[in-house]
Formats: sequence, structure tokens, C-alpha cells
Amino acid sequence: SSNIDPMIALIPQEADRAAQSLLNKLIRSNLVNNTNQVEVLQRDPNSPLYSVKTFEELRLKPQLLQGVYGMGFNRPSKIQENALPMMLAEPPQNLIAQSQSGTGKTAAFVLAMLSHVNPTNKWTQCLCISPTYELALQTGKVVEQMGRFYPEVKLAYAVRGNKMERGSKIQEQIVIGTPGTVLDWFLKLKLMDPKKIRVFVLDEADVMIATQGHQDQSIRIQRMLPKDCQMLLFSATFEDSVWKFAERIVPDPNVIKLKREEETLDTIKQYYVLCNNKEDKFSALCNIYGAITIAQAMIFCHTRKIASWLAGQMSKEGHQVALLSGEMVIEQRAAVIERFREGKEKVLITTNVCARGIDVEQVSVVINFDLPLDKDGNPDNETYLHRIGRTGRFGKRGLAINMVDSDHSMDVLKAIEKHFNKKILKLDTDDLDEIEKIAN
Ligand SMILES: Nc1ncnc2c1ncn2[C@@H]1O[C@H](COP(=O)(O)OP(=O)(O)OP(=O)(O)O)[C@@H](O)[C@H]1O
Repeated sequence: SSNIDPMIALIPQEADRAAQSLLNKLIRSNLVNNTNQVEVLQRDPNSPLYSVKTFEELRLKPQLLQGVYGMGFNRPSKIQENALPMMLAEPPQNLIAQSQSGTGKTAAFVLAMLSHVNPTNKWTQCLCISPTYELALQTGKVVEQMGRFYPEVKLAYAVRGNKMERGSKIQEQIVIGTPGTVLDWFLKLKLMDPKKIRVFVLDEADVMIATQGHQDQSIRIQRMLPKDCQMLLFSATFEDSVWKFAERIVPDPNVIKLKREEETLDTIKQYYVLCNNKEDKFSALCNIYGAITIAQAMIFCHTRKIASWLAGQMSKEGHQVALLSGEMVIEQRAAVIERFREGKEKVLITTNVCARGIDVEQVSVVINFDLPLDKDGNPDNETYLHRIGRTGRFGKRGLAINMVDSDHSMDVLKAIEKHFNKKILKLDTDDLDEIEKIAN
């Protein structure tokens, strides 16, 4: 039912998924590189396939073009090249689009919503539903940025905590919200008329269906909308369950898919350092910091306890350290990630659990203070790759340093080295000249 608090309805693993998605948005400052080919499936195979290489070709309202350039976008991203012409076509086309996080989906549908609004009509015309409060706010920020030069268009949030009076009418043309509150606004409070919605966006479909109750609520919302309402659905992944859901939400869809780019270790220089204990590892770290200039680094620890100990030690040495820890609520984690992204802190120390699924493309140095283990204590190759790997042939070069402090961790290192068939070189951190060399 719609009065379940969405946060309570999230079972932990799914809460993680929404949190991951949010933190990824926050830590990213740029488009994610993807060299794969976009797959396009048109509903009407006889109609010409439009794609654009410039934003001018889209004939956007000047205020919106200004908004796009104001955000620093020069040209459409890969997915936008195909998605934007479809979404902006007359008559409007329905679309299901899948591409990994960071490829420009949000920017694309925000532009579509802003383009379809009639600002003289003071009622809700575009509706976007997101899996969580935080994700809804994040999308709202993009609407505000892109619509900066189009102030007649207003935005409201249908999220828990935004208390509205029954019977009043929402005048904002764009509403972004979570499914439960949106249903309440339609049915219980009658704040909006579903029949007047012209564009419906369902964002993060994969996260949405992982949250109990959201799938049914989304379908109920969709059924209230007019037949000719444009339906758009976005997802970062495309398991069968997502696809089945997508087909129920979006009738007669065009489909755009961009395969996730594989991560590789090809552009990464990997080293290990032999130590005896955690104090030893800390002094090795200090030596490394003393020898080379590290713009920003991420340091992974096995437990919260080690992570906070290390954060304390590094602070004492004068480093600006941020700590991402498991007991923090999502708002706190988001704040830490944002400060790190803005460069206010140069070192981000975190545990595995906390940072799982977070992309750290812009971090040039990754230090495994502890090597990644799965829950059975075995080498966790996948996590290792995700921590230090980079996507794309043009991915920036990176440096990874692994701290080894026991026979067991040496075995783990050897197993990882063997798995990827990529040499991990030994580094003597007492030899300053040697450390300096690895930075070049
Ligand atoms: N055409 C573009 N040119 C340059 N940067 C862009 C462009 N489109 C989007 N971006 C930027 O790239 C980043 C990712 O875009 P966006 O958030 O739209 O991706 P996404 O696929 O929706 O991923 P997520 O769902 O994780 O947010 C953002 O920082 C955004 O401002």
C-alpha cells in the first residue's frame, strides 16, 4: 500500500542498490567512456533512423540549448545521439533505453521533459518516478540546472515529507517523485490529474523492481495515464525481469541498448608491498606519499575498525582524509562522496562493503590496504577488478598498490595475479628512488 515508508520497504540488499546508484551519480563528474556500439530497435522499421551529432540539430528551444551548453555539454553522448531524436519526435515515441550508469540517460530524459512542457499551462504535464527520495532529488537537480534559463517551468517533488493539502492543485509542470507518494497525490489527495500527463518517465527500472511494492505501484500509475502519453523507461542493466517489467510499462517501444564496457587492468600499473602488520603498512603508505604526488587516492580496508584507525593515523600526519563507513546513513555517505569529488579531501578511506559498485574512474591511485576477500575469505577477483580496473581503451592510466602482510594475503595476491594473468610487481617502499619511478 502507498503508506508504507519507502525506506522501510527496502530490504537491505535492494537498499544497497539504490544507494550505489546514488553514490555513483555523486562521485561522477563526467560522462562514462563507452566504446561499444549502440543497438537500436525501432518500432517502425520503415521509418528512417535518426541520430544527431549536435544539439543544434534537435531544434531545441533557445533557453534549453543555452541550458545544455551551460552544463558544459558540447555534443550528445552516444546514447543521446539516438534517444533524443526519438524522444523529441512528433508524434512522441515511446522508448526503453538501457545503458550503464553515467552514459547520459538522465540528461536525455530531462531534456525531453523540458522540451514537451507548455509553460503557460499551470498543471502537471511531465511525471518522472524514481526508486528513492534521494534519487528523485538528484534528478530534480538536473531539471533545475538544465532549465536554468527557462524559469517559467516549475518543478515539484512528490516524495515523503513533502506534505500537501488534499484538494489543492499542483501547478508545477514537472513532478518527480517516488511511486507511493505519486499514487497518493493522484488518488488520495487528488493533487494532479493523471489524464493531463503528456510525458511519463520511469527511471532506474532495475532498482525500482528490486524494491518491494514499487513494481505494482508503477504499473498502477502507468494505467491511469492517457493512451497517447509518451512513456519512457530507463535502466542501467537489463535482466529478464527488467525487460518484462519494461514491456508492461512501455507499449510499442523503441529500444536502445548500449552494452556495458568491460573493465580491464591493461592500463593499470600494479604493485605490491611486503609488510608485517598494519603499522608497517601505514609507514609504507607514508613513504609512498612522501615520494610521489598523489592527487586523489582511494584506500580500501577490510573492516570498519581498520578503516577508522587508518583515517586517524593519516589525519595525524596532516592528510585530508575522508572516511566512508558502514554505519553512516545515506545522506552522510553522499556528503562524504561529494566532498571527495570536489577535491576537498585527497584521500578516501573505505571498506569493501561500503564502496561496492562505486565507480572511481577519476581516482588515479588505488591502494588495497587489505586485499579483497569474498564472504568465505577467498580472493575476490571481481571486486579487485572493479576497484582498480578502468573501462575503455582510452581509459586513463592508473596505479594500484597492494599491501601484503601475511602468507595468506600473499596467497591471495598470487591468486589474483594468476586469475588476470597480469604481473603484479614488488615495490620496496624503503627505496625512495624506486617509488619515484613508478609514478612516471
Ligand atoms: N552530452 C553530454 N556531454 C557531456 N556530459 C554529459 C552529457 N550528458 C550527460 N553528461 C554528464 O555525464 C554525467 C552522467 O550523465 P547522466 O547522469 O545523465 O547519466 P545516466 O546514464 O543517467 O547515469 P546515472 O543514472 O547513473 O545518473 C553527468 O555528470 C552529466 O552531467
